[in-house]
Amino acid sequence: MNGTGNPRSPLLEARGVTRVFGRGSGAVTALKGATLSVGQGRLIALKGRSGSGKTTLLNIMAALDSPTEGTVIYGDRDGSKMTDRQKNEMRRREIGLIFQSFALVPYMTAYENVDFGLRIAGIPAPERKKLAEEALAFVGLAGRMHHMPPELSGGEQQRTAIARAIAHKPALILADEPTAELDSRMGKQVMQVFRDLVRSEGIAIVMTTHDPHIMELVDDVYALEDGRIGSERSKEA
Ligand SMILES: Nc1ncnc2c1ncn2[C@@H]1O[C@H](COP(=O)(O)OP(=O)(O)OP(=O)(O)O)[C@@H](O)[C@H]1O
Repeated sequence: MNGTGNPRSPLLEARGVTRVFGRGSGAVTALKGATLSVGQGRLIALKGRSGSGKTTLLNIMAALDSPTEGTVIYGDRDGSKMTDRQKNEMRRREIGLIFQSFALVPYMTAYENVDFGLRIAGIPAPERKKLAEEALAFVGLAGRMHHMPPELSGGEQQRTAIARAIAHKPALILADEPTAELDSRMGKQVMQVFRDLVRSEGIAIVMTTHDPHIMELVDDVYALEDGRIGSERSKEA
């Protein structure tokens, strides 16, 4: 997603994204012309009540789902013109995904979980050890990396999932309610890691959240209301 190489051009732009699930009288319009621009090194929160379309938009930005109308532009590539194979490749190499439920493999250590993510991203074995150790050190888990997820706290598990999402050095992280399962102290630890990532690595992060305290800690807040992006607050770039 290095796009045109111009740091001022957005990393990703959702343009007029509409998503309708189902047909006829049972059809549900989850998004109605949602437009959003994601710049390099921005930490963005998407808020909105349950059912407002946050997860649908995140899935479409991750190219896991396609818009019914509109498109997503990745750097200089138009998502609507990419094949499934190109989209899969882009997701594996350029995007890191983080889920509310951490989604770690329970019988692999933190290190093995991160290594597994690198294998999926197609990183050759000789490079994986250094990248996995760097990512785990970045999230503050250098001393805990050989523990299994059930031996780690919720915050440590989510930081392992973040290490897995960043180890291949993606340009963009998409996180669906990454702090929802955590108490406020652990949620703050995760947000501190996110802040460090945007500041020192220039990664862009889009996260969904319901938590007003989290909204204070991000650069931009967008509100989804009935499938449209209704309001926003931005700090100076
Ligand atoms: N695969 C699907 N098939 C049918 N309807 C769907 C599907 N996925 C989502 N929807 C509907 O689209 C709307 C938006 O759902 P979405 O999950 O994006 O909301 P959300 O804002 O993420 O909600 P929450 O905060 O509860 O996670 C909802 O009405 C939902 O029921």
